[in-house]
Amino acid sequence: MEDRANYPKVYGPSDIPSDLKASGRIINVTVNLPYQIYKTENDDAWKVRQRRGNAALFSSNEYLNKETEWESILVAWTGELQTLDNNGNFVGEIDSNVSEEEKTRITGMVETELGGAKVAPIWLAGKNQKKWRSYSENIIWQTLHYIQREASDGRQEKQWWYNYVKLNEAYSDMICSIYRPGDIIWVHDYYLMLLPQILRMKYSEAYIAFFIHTPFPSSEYFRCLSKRKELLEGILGANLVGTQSYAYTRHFISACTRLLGVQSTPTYISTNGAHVSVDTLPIGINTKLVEKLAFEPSIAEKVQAIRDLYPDKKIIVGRDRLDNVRGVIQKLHGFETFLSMYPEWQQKVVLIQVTASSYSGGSKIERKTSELVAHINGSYGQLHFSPVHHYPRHIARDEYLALLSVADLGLITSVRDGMNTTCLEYVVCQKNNHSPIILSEFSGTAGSLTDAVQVNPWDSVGVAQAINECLLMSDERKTEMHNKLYKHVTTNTVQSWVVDNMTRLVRNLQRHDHSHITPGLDRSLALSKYKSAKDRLFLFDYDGTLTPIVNDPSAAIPSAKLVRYLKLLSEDPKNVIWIISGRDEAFLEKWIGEVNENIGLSAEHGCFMKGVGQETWENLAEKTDMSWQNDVLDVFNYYTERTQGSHVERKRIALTWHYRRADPEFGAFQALELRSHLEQTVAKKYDVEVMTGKANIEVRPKFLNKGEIVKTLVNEYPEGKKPEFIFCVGDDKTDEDMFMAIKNIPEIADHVFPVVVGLSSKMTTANWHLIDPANVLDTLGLLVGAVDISEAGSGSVDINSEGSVTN
Ligand SMILES: O=P(O)(O)OC[C@H]1O[C@@H](O)[C@H](O)[C@@H](O)[C@@H]1O
Repeated sequence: MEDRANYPKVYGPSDIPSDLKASGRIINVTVNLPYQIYKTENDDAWKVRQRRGNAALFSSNEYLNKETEWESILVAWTGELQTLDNNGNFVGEIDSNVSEEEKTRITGMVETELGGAKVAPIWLAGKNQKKWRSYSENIIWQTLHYIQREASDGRQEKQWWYNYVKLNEAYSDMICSIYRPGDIIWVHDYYLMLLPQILRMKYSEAYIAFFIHTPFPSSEYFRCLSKRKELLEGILGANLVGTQSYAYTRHFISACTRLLGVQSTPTYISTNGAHVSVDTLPIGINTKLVEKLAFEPSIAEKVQAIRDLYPDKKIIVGRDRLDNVRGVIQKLHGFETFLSMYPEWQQKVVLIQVTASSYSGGSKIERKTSELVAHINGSYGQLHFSPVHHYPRHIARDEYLALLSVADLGLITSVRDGMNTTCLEYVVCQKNNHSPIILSEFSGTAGSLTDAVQVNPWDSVGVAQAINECLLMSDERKTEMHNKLYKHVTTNTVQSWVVDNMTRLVRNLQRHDHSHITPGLDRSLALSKYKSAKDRLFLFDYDGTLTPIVNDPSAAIPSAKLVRYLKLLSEDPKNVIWIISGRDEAFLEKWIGEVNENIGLSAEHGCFMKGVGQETWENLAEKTDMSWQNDVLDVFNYYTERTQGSHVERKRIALTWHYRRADPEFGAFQALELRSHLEQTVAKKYDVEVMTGKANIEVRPKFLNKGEIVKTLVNEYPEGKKPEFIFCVGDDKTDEDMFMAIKNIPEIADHVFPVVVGLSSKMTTANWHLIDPANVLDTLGLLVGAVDISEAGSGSVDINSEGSVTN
């Protein structure tokens, strides 16, 4: 493990090494502005007021602006524009087609509220603004918090997903309009998971950080999302991914390893050359500010007023959002168990529970909470006293701080929670009283506040015992515990969180070479070159290029779409098409040759060839000594017996050991061992090459490779008559030989399109990239006229200079 304590800290742009050429600007990207934009009934003037929630995130932006050398620009959606009544309650949504003058004025109002900070608001046109949140809040949020959704036909989800993509694209367009090389782009939260990759495709060298503010579930859970791959790949466009707790870091890396097949260490994900560092960087609060506010005289008065209401009682305090994960129900069960297990506390303890409504949970949870409160008060209360005081409403900041200050015990029983900032604020408010806090072990905060009393909220007896223990705790023990918590909270603040994120990002950029960024294929350029060329040559790899990688290699058969596009391509007399694969003759013959005789085939990485329109195969390795095969098989079999789910594919010449169906981490480990075993033995004895493929290890004679085949094919064209358009696509290390071969033939260099399938960050010699086989098919569809350029491209929304979506 690296010694992070010794990193030189990055407090501001001047701490960034000059070779990174930082601009000194941070583009901070959040889902909402810190201020809500609204009108009141019967008044046409726009107003702004502070938005509830995300206090820590917003104060990090404030810190950047007011206390550092960074120039920061906040890019955020305005959120729904609303009409409120005179008490500040929601009345209705305002159609957000706001005039340009009004937008400028409102932006100015927000900037003034933020003390002059620069903001670039995104205005999303149209009614029903909630739609921009639907996918994030109904699908992603649920999964991140382990909430299983009801099965559905997916139609609504599809519409939500469409809007999710559009929202991310709208952000990208706004960022592109202000981006300067050397800017750091810091993207926050699950609403914007696609954004890092969209930006990476536009700015290959951009410095991008992404922070996951919520929990990140086990890969077993995350895999339930139908868009799991897109979301993970979206995030991996960043150079740094930050999480709230070590468990979430582990889960995120494991999801990427298991669902995308990338390689990883406990702190890095490596996608063929690009290194994304994944780090646990729990957010803190602005301790100084909270402390200043909490100890103002007006708060002391409020504290006294609450104390006077319950003069002879111990006060337990809870403040939670009322949703499926904050554990209010569990808390009430724990409290009831406490009253029944320790009757001596009855009439001597009151639980003040404040709950704010939330977008998840809804009326069912509200009803259940009220029922439980009534039940506890009915069972343990008296005419003049109720043990639970439930306030289902938002409370003002001063009331909130007073509540945290007056408490004899804080009680947090969330069943899933990224970072519970109430808990951190509680510690600050208890600077003088030192009351203890009980914290759920399922909160991301538990990983940071190891000195709090931790409970399993599902164990109501355990919660009851912890309450009793805390109420009986000696003053010395309380002080000892508080001092540790206070030290933690005042050391790990929102300010240090910003510094740690920047330090880690810079450290990662320095450690790894990021110059290997491949731009997305310029499809309009490819189309125009294709159209103007008289002779064209297509060189396709098969697995992972024309078909997706699947668990069972024999199931990777061509789709109907692929067959149709290959047919259309091969019917054009200007086109010559070759599939150059590691597959054996039998497979290629059955699935390609028998369906379309106008395609040339090369099998087993160049060992066999069958030309366009020919019937027989040529064996280029006929005279090769094959005695190496038995030695390789012995080693393969040894590892197969010891790696559940692995198997050997025997081809006529090449041999492949597959571990796609094995546990990915164990499989990868065994593959490393196997490879080194072969390199120490067989590869020293024979002229063979050991190759690492996608969840496989292959061995074949050295003198043949895909590059040699490509050279042969191009050289068959007479001098001066070389093809004017060469489209060569592949996804694997073996395909790099093809890319190198066509790039090294000077006469054709201007006409070649070497395209790698994979992320832009993939280490490759190709000039362009396409994300996956579906993208490859769309591109072929474009060339044959079956797909429109707008469908084949990344697709984007039209957005004007103010950031408004216009279509
Ligand atoms: O070169 P391609 O088409 O990507 O194939 C690579 C490998 O892909 C695997 O899926 C096949 O089982 C192997 O036989 C093959 O060698």
